[in-house]
Amino acid sequence: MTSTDRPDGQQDVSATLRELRESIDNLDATLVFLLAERFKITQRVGHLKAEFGLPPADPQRETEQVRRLQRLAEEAHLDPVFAEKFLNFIIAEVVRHHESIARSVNS
Ligand SMILES: C=C(O[C@@H]1C=C(C(=O)O)C=C[C@H]1O)C(=O)O
Repeated sequence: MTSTDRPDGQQDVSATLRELRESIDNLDATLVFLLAERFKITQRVGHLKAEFGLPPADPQRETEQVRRLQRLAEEAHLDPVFAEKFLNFIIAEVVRHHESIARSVNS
């Protein structure tokens, strides 16, 4: 019997909580890296748009992205309403960056 086992054979709750939180920490780190990579790419899109006079936001592309993410969320058993809110939150930040890039390129 290890120190994290109880006599009834069940793992101690604090050890289980610690293991689960380690996994959460790893996943949160992955999310941060993935978001950073996504923003690097969207910054390039922002510069391209500003250079060629394209608008910062593309509502049609956004609608397509939201629909796609909702389909993926359903497959993954993730709440599609949450997935939509999450993507819209990120897109709003991206559009804000694109507006800022457009201002700096055109000033
Ligand atoms: C990245 C783009 O710019 C904006 C941001 C989007 C996004 O973050 O997915 C999608 C559409 C645009 O409103 C793009 O046009 O592709």
